[in-house]
Amino acid sequence: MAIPYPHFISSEKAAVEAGLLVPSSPSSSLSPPVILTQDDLKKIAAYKAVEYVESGMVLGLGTGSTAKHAVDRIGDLLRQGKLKNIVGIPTSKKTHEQAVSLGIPLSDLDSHPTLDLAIDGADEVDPFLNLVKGRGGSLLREKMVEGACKKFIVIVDESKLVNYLGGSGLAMPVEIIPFCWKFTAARLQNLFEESGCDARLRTFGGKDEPFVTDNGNYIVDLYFKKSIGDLKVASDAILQLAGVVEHGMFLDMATTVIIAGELGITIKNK
Ligand SMILES: O=C(CO)[C@H](O)[C@H](O)COP(=O)(O)O
Repeated sequence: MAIPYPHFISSEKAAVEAGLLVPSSPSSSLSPPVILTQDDLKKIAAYKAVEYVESGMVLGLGTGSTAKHAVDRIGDLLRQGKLKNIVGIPTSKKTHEQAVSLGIPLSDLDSHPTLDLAIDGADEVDPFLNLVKGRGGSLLREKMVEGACKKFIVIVDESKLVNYLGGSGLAMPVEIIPFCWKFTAARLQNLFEESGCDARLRTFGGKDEPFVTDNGNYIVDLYFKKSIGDLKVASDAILQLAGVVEHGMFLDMATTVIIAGELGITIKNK
């Protein structure tokens, strides 16, 4: 997706530091509009979030194509000596590998049960800053790490904004144990029968092989035709099913959401 970017955002520091735009100049109104892709917008949101990082922080490192930009940026700032004494807590094996390759010192929740800040992407953000996460498959570790943070900054491009969770028509992931997964998937589907729920096992690479999470579990993706109603009620109902490990609704967890869009950056605080 390529988006013609309005000119005034060229004064945005995060976009300039991401190497995507040049700073505004008196003659800039004569320049042609810059074309930014969706990935550029993700990068701008990520760079903006990293402005909140301070030396000495214990940081939750998110997973996914947006969070990857934030982790890269933290690695760059450490290398340049602009950040010091950072401890990262990765939310997936993939982010762990990325952070190791960038030389970011890592730890875990056992050693650092309270984090200063986490930065991560999301699949959906509703007007109350509730989220759907886990289309990348890392929802359990993300929920553990991000639930242990004093501040949780979510970074998205504007395509992730929805009127209600499930409203994108895309997957709402639920991590389940592999044992009798069809039984658990059927129970999940029945739970949301009135919302026109379709529960599908996530498979790997378009084949029949189940996708396996970092925790050795499966993921069932729920697709809804209608709203699921009260989110807390839905959350409790899912978690009560034996066989369910965790779901991808992150309710009341984000403290800040940074949205990069066609009109620039919007920051929403809880
Ligand atoms: O929850 C996640 C992974 O489990 C991701 O944060 C979410 O899927 C968004 O990913 P992306 O930034 O690639 O759009």
